[in-house]
Amino acid sequence: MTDYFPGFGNHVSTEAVPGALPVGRNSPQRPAYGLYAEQLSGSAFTAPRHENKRSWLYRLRPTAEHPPFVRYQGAKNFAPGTVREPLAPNRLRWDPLPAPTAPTDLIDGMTTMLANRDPADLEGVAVHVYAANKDMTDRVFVDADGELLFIPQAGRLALLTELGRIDIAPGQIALVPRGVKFRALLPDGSATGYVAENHGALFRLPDLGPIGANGLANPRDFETPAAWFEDRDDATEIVQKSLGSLWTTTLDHSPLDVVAWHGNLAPWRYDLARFNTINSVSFDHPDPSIFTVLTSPSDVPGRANADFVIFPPRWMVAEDTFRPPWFHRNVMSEAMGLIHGAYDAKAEGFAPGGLSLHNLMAGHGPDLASWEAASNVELKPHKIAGTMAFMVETCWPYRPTAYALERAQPDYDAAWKGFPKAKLP
Ligand SMILES: O=C(O)Cc1cc(O)ccc1O
Ligand SMILES: [Fe+2]
Repeated sequence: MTDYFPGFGNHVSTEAVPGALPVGRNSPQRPAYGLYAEQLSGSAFTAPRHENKRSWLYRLRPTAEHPPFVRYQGAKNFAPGTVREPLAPNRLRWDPLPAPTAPTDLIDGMTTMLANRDPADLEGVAVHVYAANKDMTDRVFVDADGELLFIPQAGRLALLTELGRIDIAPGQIALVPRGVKFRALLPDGSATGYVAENHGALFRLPDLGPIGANGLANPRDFETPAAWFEDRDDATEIVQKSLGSLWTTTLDHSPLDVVAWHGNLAPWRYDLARFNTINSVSFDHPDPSIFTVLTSPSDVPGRANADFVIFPPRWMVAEDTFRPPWFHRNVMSEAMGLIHGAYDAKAEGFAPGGLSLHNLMAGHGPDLASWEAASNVELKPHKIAGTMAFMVETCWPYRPTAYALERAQPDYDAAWKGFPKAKLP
């Protein structure tokens, strides 16, 4: 049996039980085996064809059959809303979160650090970090507010979704579409990582322009799981994020009961090692857009609601060039994380599992030590190896949560202290 189908955004047909998938129609009068047909939309019905995303699910019971939701009382750090007081235009950075001491699954292990807009705007992005040490066994999570991009930092994740099972390890990413239920297992017993929650236009591959038909993240390297389901008539809690807050209800069965599905709205995984990195072979450090894996466009052409950008291993060969990221002020806002290794613009203080925020117009770039080293190094071909940093860049300035603001490193500004003054002739 196929475990995964290759390709980005393909139309997939898959059934875990032979004969479960209707042939030639979506909603037969009586689907096979008494299954329930259900359409899940990722775009408006009338979206242009190339942006139209939906899947048809054939399940043991309809999603519609559920008791009312009430407020979920756990996961106090997950989606608490951001600080509304005036936000100082300071650069912010965080150490990795402490490991949980009590048994904590992925839902309760989520901490929202940064967010912008309101999920109800259908625009914006939130950056969460997670630290968990317990499988989700008798409950599932579903996000009505957006798609979830998982970026593991330590420990594997098994995402058992309505549309199939996805296994990822650090260095791989996975996307769970808006509205798709899942539970997460931790094959290594614990896991930490990042989640970018995209409230806006669906993540897609960026246009390649003059790069041509191939390069960056190639469509064939994305993998969508085959249908998989569990037939469990045990109490199963659903925790749902909706309009910015968490809600709960309990079913008498697992909703991961989709026996067959077809369509082009589905979870996927991608190995960042497959990214075809393109860099300067002459001079100057290119704009980081050259490292875009996925983009969620806004309504303004070229101005992303969210870009997922990576800083992967690569050769640096540029001549007469300051090779690390330059000093800059950006009208876009930059949240950065580090999966492993060291980031070439920060000699100290940016640890794997950590996070930084350089909001719009914040002056930033290499710290003093990185600047000194790169200004004086002999410019031989040099391989940046053993590292993977990433950025969630957005046109909407981020606001931190109170939890994040209280825990920001107190001395981040010192990273840019002590630059010698230029000497004019
Ligand atoms: O600020 C950062 O470290 C991210 C970044 C990297 C880069 O190579 C160029 C610009 C940029 O914002
Ligand atoms: Fe930057």
